[in-house]
Amino acid sequence: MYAPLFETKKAKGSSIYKLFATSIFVGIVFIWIYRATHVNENGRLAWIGMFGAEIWFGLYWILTQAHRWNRIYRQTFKDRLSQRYENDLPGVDIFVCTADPKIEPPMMVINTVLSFNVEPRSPEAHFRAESEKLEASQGQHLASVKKLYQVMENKIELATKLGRISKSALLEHKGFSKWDSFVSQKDHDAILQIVIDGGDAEAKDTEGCRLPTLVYLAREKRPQHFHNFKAGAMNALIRVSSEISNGPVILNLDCDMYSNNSQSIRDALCFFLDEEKSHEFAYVQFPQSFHNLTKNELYGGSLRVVADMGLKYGCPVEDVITGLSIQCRGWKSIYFNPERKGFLGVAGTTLDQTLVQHKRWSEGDLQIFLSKYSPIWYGLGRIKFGLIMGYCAYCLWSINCFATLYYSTIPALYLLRGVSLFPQVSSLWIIPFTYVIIAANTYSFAEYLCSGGTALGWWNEQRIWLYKRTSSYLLAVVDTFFKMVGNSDSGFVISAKVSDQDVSQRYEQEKMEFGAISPMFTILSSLALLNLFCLIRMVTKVVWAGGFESVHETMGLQVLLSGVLVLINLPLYNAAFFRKDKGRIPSSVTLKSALVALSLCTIYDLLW
Ligand SMILES: O=c1ccn([C@@H]2O[C@H](COP(=O)(O)OP(=O)(O)O[C@H]3O[C@H](CO)[C@@H](O)[C@H](O)[C@H]3O)[C@@H](O)[C@H]2O)c(=O)[nH]1
Ligand SMILES: [Mn+2]
Repeated sequence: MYAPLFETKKAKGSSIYKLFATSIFVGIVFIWIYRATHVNENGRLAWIGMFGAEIWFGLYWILTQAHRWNRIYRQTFKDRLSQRYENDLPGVDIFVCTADPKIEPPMMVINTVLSFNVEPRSPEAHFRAESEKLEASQGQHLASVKKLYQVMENKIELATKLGRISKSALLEHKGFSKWDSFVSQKDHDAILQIVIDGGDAEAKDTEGCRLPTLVYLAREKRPQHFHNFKAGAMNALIRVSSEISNGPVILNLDCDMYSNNSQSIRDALCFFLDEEKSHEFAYVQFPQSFHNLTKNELYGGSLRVVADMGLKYGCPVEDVITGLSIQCRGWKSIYFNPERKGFLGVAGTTLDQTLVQHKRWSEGDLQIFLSKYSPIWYGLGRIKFGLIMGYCAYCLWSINCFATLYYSTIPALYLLRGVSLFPQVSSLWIIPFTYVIIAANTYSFAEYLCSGGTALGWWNEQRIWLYKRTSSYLLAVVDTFFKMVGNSDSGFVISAKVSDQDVSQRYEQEKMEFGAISPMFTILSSLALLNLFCLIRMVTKVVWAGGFESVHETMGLQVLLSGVLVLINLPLYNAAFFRKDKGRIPSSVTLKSALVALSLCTIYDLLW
């Protein structure tokens, strides 16, 4: 009898979820009806804008349902895999790309590349986990291995510092002498060195086990030829590996993503070797997970990893566009999220890094949407509608900036003018608004807690969600526009994987790191101050002139909205006005933002 190598289970409670989601949708439709039938003549334009923003939020919410509607879980049966295939498991070529030795320290890359017979495979992570044992007496063997590791570490650190390879390494591996041609990071010959040849009978470890082939490749780079970032690196690796090992399966890792579970490759093979279904699958992806998150995840969570074949150029999110085009050719993919995470990488440790990374992602995704590989015109008829919706939810990330910016400025400014943009508190129309707000947030809160987060982590996530939408996404749209009119190139700003000691310390303490002078911070601070000023002005007016009752009745939701925006921005005000450390918001940014916010307030106040 056929016993599958994996199984797919439907998540429990899916019909309850569908009912709940439908109720939210009904709420959204009521909000739309209210907007269409209750135009406030006193602020007609603002009203129409609110309607626009709510149409967008509603439609976007529908797109995101593609990720939640039919949830499934997968389980693999690795014992069956061993029983049937242990002696002829396919070879797997593992690609680890690295691009910049300063922000991607070679020692970290080596920890991703190395495998001892330990768990987790990364020696650095292993020693970290086993540090107690090391101190106890039974750690003798471990201690001697650690010593060997430190010798290697010293050699690598020295070579990194000197910027050249030691004489002994050059003698041992002639290929590295090509580094003599090195002019700069963007100008050098191809360098290929087979460091360990797995086919060589001598290539054994101390216990006599065969070692895998280990190859170092630096592809040729010339300033006049565009190198296509990671996609270019991957394609060079595919070409070279096809001549050396030609493994039928490829595992792609970023240089910081060490293996946290040595069984992950077997997990993936269960999908690729299943006798009945494997022919459909092109790739298996493990979610992007991190080992350096703090308890309350100040800068929010994570996304995806692609393990896969030929990559699409011309896009800083080569993973998304490649995955999409593979699926459009009829392949399926597997998303596999085992309990013990497969691979762990380094998450951004400053606000700037997080925002820049999301700018790259959202910009790349928008480019896909507008390109000939758009999930809409390329995907239609080729992949399922739900999948198209799922891709669109990502590809349209950046477009969220408009509605979010509108919602976080206009209602506050109209507070000043005393114009109400929401239903009165005693009217029935308040119901769909409060229902949608409460239901959607309660669900997102519960979802966050269920996936192992903390309550404060959820609150932080809402903040970072607001910040990404109003800064990263806005700049992504602006840059995409300039690209379309031919005014700039696609960039791939590599995420830094190391930081200064005091920056790391503030990260550990979950203190938001601003520090840099960045246009993104100016936008964020302007918005935060705008809401603060409007709210203060509103409160002083009420205290001075009275009329609390009527404000409560007509402006309830609007005050609440500004109030929440002020609350969520507390760490920003702290960083602008009170903190003294280097991670605070630079005074020039605070000053600029205060001027922007004040001018906007004054204009609106005077108009009234
Ligand atoms: O010109 C480049 C730029 C980057 N990389 C490598 O690409 C990987 C990912 O770069 P990183 O700066 O860490 O970006 P992340 O945003 O953390 O990466 C996510 O997003 C990328 C797409 O934007 C995907 O390529 C990655 O797989 C995915 O983990 C790293 O190993 C880099 O060394 C290159 O090889 N060449
Ligand atoms: Mn990364």
